[in-house]
Amino acid sequence: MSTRTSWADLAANSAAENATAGSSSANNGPVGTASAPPSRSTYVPPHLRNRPAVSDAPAPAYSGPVSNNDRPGYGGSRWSGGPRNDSGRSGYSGGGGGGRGGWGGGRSGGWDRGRDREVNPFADDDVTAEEAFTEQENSGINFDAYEDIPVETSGDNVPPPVNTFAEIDLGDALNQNIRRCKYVKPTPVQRHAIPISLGGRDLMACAQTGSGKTAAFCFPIISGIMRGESVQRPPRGARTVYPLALILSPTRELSMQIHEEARKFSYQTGVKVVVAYGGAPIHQQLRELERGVDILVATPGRLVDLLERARVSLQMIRYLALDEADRMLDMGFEPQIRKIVEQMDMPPPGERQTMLFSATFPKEIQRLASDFLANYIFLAVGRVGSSTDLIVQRVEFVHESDKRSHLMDLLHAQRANGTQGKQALTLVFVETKKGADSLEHWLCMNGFPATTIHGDRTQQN
Ligand SMILES: Nc1ncnc2c1ncn2[C@@H]1O[C@H](COP(=O)(O)OP(=O)(O)OP(=O)(O)O)[C@@H](O)[C@H]1O
Repeated sequence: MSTRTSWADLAANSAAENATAGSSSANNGPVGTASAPPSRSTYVPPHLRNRPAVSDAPAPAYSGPVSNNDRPGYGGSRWSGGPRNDSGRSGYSGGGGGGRGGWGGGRSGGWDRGRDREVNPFADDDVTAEEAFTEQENSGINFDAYEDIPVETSGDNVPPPVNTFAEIDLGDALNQNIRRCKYVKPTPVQRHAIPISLGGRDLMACAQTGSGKTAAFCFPIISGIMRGESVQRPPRGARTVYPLALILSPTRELSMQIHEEARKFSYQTGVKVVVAYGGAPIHQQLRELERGVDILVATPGRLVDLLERARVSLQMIRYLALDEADRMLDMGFEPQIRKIVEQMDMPPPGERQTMLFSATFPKEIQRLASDFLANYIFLAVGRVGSSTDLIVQRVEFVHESDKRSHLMDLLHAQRANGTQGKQALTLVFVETKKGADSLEHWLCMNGFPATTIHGDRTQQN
């Protein structure tokens, strides 16, 4: 069965074909329980977003029941709308600001591991939850453009999309964090994906980068963990941890970004998020894991390492999300991904809930979908595999020696045109660190303040 949104007729394109392809292989049996690019005029780069004029007032401390830290295993009762408080894992003693939970003196960064206290990830933000509703502009998302984005869904009994977050029962704590994030209304992928996942269905979603995928898979996971029955985690080894959700992503940067967002979404919910990625010492990550983990965000290579060391078990996984799956395959991660999902101790499709996100839907991803998902719903937001209509791409050939003067012409033209009084931002990719430093200096000298970001430093002028 295929349903179309009223304006999806615009999409007489590959999305429709792919949607059909997705549904044709969607018959693997029952499941268990549970783009629009930034607006040019409103875009604020991540490092400048939400800079404080005034610090966000601390959220009221959780006044629900006190944490129940008996472990191993969960000891709490079914979630009843407040933050979950059954910690139940080795070293984990947070719990929604109740009991020992609390504020970490305005530091950002999730849990203050040393004292097992949760620190406020919104500490650097400048707007209170109430003000957030008037601050749509800060989101960096052009919601007007969404009206033109084609959406396709296919599969059995597709839950209807929602138009507001209020229509979804995500729980008070998560709703509060959505307000703190200044999300006023859901993006198209969120409108469709969240009800599907909350309905306990597996999901294959094609959506472009920047479409709000992170919240689309994090909200149902966090909400599901908060509502979930207490789980008894088996005593495999004192140092083995048993996450309930796994989010796989291709790169260290994306994993860090997802972790950062997920920590905000799960603030004061008692749900703990830990990240593990390659290219960084493993010992620090092991220490973080030992303090307990509900949601593990990981790159495939590092996770295989952790599994082989028996420091992580996937036995208790209830939610699996794969972000940018096509990119993971392009990077050669298929063997690691298959090992993680199919050859370790993770519950099979149908016993866990799986969400597979990809910008494109080639044969390899279709195979992953039919191997990893059960009775899934296919969702395509935007034209699958295409670039967005809101970005004009132009290739210009210039002589090596003319590059800088050409760049200067472009910058002057941009300053002169179409910025409507707002500061226009330009991203310039440079081959080497030295070249980046030199270009930054040259741009500043020519009246264009620049910031250089590279491996050795991040500097703002
Ligand atoms: N409903 C919303 N309202 C306002 N802003 C939002 C909303 N959803 C997401 N955003 C913001 O939009 C930006 C892009 O979202 P996000 O990073 O989740 O996209 P993505 O599709 O996961 O992109 P990527 O592929 O880069 O991870 C982020 O800054 C996020 O905080």
